[in-house]
Amino acid sequence: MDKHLIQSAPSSMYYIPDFISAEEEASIIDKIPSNRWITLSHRRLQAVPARLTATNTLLAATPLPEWLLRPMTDRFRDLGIFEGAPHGVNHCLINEYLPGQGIMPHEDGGAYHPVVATVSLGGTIVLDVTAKSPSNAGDASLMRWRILQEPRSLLVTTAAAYTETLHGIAEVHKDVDLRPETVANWDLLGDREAINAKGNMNERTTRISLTYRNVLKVSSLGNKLFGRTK
Ligand SMILES: O=C(O)CCC(=O)C(=O)O
Ligand SMILES: [Fe+2]
Repeated sequence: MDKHLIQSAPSSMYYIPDFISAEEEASIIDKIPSNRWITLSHRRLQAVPARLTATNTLLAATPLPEWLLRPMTDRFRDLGIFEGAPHGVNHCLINEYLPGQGIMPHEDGGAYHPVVATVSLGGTIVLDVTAKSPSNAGDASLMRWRILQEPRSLLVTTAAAYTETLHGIAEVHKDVDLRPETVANWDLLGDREAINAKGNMNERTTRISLTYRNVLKVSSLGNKLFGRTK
């Protein structure tokens, strides 16, 4: 994993371009159920296998479907990404963003083991990462990072990057001023030429993200019915 480390980002983010093939990408997009979207004001979302309860518990009646697991989880295992996660990958949020849509800065929080693996499908987007607490350096550039997420890429956020930063996506139609000095993972990108060719700009198209996680509190429905706790 070391060669995928984003050097200038907060210590523990990894970027891998072309993590899946174009065929795999198309096949996954094809299998996302069209009738399970939850429409929010600025994006739509599916929680698989289910949304968490008010106490951040996953009532895991069913495992993640094969089309979401393959080929991702074998590759996660090869890279050791969810090593140490008590339940392995047991949850995936699917987000869809149209041009002009985004997500407010937030942290994913304590419901999950502090590792998120994000596979991007469709369009390219900039993820804005900001430090939660001001650093004493007082230099804003040390507290904000822009991560360009290309289609078919994997972004892994762990450890301090997970616990000490917020992440969000601006509601814009174009991501501008994309260059080595402003994009933290510039050297790791799969296709810098595509950005250069458009004048250091990315025109948003529909992007879908698959964010794989390990929910820490799991209660199987069967156990609940029979009054056993886990
Ligand atoms: O779409 C993304 O890359 C980020 C999604 C996200 O932050 C979330 O679902 O918590
Ligand atoms: Fe998030």
